[in-house]
Amino acid sequence: MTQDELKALVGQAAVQYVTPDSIVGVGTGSTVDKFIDALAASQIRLRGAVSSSVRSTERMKALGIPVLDASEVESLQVYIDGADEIDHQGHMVKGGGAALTREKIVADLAERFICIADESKLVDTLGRFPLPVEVIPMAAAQIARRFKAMGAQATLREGCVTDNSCHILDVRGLSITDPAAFEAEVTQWPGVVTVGVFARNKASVCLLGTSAGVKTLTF
Ligand SMILES: O=C(CO)[C@H](O)[C@H](O)COP(=O)(O)O
Repeated sequence: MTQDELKALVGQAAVQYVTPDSIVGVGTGSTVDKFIDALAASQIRLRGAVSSSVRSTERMKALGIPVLDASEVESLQVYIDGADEIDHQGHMVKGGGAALTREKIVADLAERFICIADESKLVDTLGRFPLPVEVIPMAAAQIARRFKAMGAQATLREGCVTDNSCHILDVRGLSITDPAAFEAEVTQWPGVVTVGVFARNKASVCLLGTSAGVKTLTF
């Protein structure tokens, strides 16, 4: 199966986690696009969806899925999103699509994070994928120096302005052996808006697309 077919498989599988008449949290990316398409095709009646990006909002609206603002919602049963990496404990690296801040905000509203990913995303240790960090533009150089002091290399993502009018640093050369401690440390650096390690908001379930079908990992 191609990677695209594996994404479609897990996008479809995630629909079973959506309860009729509920409000669902929806992430961002090519795997989530497959989920949105499958959700629209399922004809499940929803109170609405809370979206993590302009991209997902536009796709859902075009397919007739009502979109609610995060501030209108106190809690969500589930948040469904992809990942750039996921480890065997459910910690993730996210933000390849630059939507990490809103993704973490919506994930934080949810009781359960359902991660949908193809098998190439499963890793033993986070850090192979360049770690996205959303930053206030005037702090980018100082934050890059802090990563350099850790032995890593941060580069500004060319031409990328986030939905929050901020910039993204992509950080190479990390081996994140303690995701919770790493997230807590980097989050408090001045000028960091969001670090793309999701440890506090880690996955509860991962639907992993494999050539043998969908494998369900629970954490
Ligand atoms: O974090 C994300 C966007 O900010 C995505 O979930 C992540 O990049 C995976 O994307 P895709 O499903 O296209 O592989």
